[in-house]
Amino acid sequence: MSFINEGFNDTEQKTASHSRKEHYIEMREVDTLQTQVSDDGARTLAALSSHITVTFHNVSKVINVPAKMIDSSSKERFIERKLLDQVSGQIQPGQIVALMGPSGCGKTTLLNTLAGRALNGVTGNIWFNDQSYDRSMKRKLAYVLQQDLFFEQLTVKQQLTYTGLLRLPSHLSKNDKLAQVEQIIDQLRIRKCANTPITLISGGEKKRVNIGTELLTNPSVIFLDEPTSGLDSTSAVALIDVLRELAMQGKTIITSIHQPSSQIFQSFDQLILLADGKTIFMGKPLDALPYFATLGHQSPPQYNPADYVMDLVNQDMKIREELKEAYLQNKINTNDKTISNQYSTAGRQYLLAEPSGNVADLTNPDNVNLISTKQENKWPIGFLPQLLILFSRAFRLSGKAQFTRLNFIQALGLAVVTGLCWLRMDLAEDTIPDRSSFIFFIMVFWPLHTLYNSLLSFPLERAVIEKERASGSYRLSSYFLAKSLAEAPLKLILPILYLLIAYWMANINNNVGIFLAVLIFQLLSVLVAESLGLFLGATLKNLQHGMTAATLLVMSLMLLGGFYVRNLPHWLGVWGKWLSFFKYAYDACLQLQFKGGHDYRCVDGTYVSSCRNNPNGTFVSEDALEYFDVGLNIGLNFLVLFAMFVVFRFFAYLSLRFIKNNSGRT
Ligand SMILES: Nc1ncnc2c1ncn2[C@@H]1O[C@H](COP(=O)(O)OP(=O)(O)OP(=O)(O)O)[C@@H](O)[C@H]1O
Repeated sequence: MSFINEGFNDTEQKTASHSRKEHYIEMREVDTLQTQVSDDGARTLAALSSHITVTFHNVSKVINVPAKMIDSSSKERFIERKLLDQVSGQIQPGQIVALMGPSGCGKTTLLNTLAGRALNGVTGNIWFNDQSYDRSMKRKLAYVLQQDLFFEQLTVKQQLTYTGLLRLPSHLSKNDKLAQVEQIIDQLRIRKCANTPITLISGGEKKRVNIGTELLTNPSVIFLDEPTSGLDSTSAVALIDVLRELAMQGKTIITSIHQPSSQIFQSFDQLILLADGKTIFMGKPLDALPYFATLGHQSPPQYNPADYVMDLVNQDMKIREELKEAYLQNKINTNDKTISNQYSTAGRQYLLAEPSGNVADLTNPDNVNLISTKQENKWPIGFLPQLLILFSRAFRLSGKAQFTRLNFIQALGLAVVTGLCWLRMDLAEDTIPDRSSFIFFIMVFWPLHTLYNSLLSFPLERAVIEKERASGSYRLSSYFLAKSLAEAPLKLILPILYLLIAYWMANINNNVGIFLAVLIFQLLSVLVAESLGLFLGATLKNLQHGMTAATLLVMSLMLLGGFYVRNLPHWLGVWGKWLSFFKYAYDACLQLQFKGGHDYRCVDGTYVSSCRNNPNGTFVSEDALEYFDVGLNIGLNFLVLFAMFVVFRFFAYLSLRFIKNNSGRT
């Protein structure tokens, strides 16, 4: 099933790129998403979005760090750490503001705070135009994370299309959403690599895809965390050009940046320099050097101003303290007419005024009421559409991962080897142990294989899922259900192929109904093992821990199942065997194998008592079961396995929901 129209034709592409000449057909009161229509009828989202001024005043953030993490001998439980200290500023629509400062000075923390993320311990005020942050604004604010987190097997276009289908609201048609994707591809100049898997594109292109993913919803404010890190200077300049175009559309852009070239540095409209969570400069980038010169720090000629500024703030603690103090003395408060002058204030002329409250220009006609007056849906689209789109994506990704040539070689190769080892067993008493070990092998190999594979599933995907969910894309339940539905059938195809070959080569039971029943048990135990793997993977964030726990668990379950030790200590065996999911599938298949009242040839009575005095006689296949300690009947074994599948799956969901992946960062 595919929700992506891969063959978006030329006409449609041209329509997307010509959209700017077109006229509005719709204007929504509270939604920044407006559509426009071209002469030939295709619609795209309007390039214009509402204009938002971001004002922040005296923003501080304090966290409690476990004391032992800082000082192992500490008697305290927590130590308070101030990550931001009274930071103020204002960013107008159309501006690109750069946040700079040494590593750990609080750039990401400030971006997170302004974007309404991780607000615990935050004090001060943040306004979007004249309103405080509210969840309903989420879709008007875009946050481009430092890491480019995607499913990298998808092509650029697939990535943007899935995001567009999930995040654009349901009042837009599928064609509108696809047209918006085309528009973003052109706008970010990634047409050249649109059909290339993300894993193969360059760092600069990846960054633009990352930005494009966030731009699909036509946000008004864009936060970017170090978008140029890892890019060469040409790619960095190209990226800033893209940001400039977005700013020219009236978007408000704030970006942290490490060491910009002098060209990029000068292109920013405003620079906010932080040191240890405090502002030490806020003004035009070109005014930074004259400002620091008034404090006695003269830049050498021909020096990249950004490098000089960074060298300065990276110097010893004393200089940073001096710069912080100087800013406090110099800063101009727009409402504060009484200016203190205990410190040299010669640099004041180079600073921009800090806002003293909400001073956004509300006469700007583009400023919209951001908080919806009507009850806006929490999710852009409903549960079922989310499920279908996420199913399509999971199916595509899982198919690529499962159906590799190597996996086929492994399954088919192993099936033939298994078949050869147990080739055409006679219907005879002395084949009873081999028949039981065949069942044991097939009920252990595939579940183990699946368990270890599914252990990796969430750790690999989790960061992407958390990023997508942080921007309100979809419910966790739709993701989980879609993944379960899409992956399970794919995970079952190779075991089916395997059993088709091995079962008939080994001559287990020539009744097709019995074959199908054995197959069902094999598949069910694969699903149980998958659920267990997902549960461990979702619960234990560290992969190494997950592997260790899985090995400990499966080996214990195999031992407790009584496969290796027939006489387990009573206190252990009496409850232990009920925990082993291998045991249920094994017991059921053993019973199935000997079903049908086939005549078996006696040998010496080692396994079947009725053969003891009758070595040349026969016995009915069901009599072979007396040699085994078979617990429950076939139906009950099925029910217990099914219950295990449901319970482990449910626990996996709970772990995913309640155990967070982040390492406690702000
Ligand atoms: N949960 C946390 N527990 C302890 N310290 C934290 C936590 N979150 C952030 N910090 C600390 O807060 C400070 C600011 O972190 P932040 O990530 O904002 O810095 P940054 O300026 O973005 O750094 P970089 O440029 O290296 O990305 C750092 O010293 C960091 O170690």
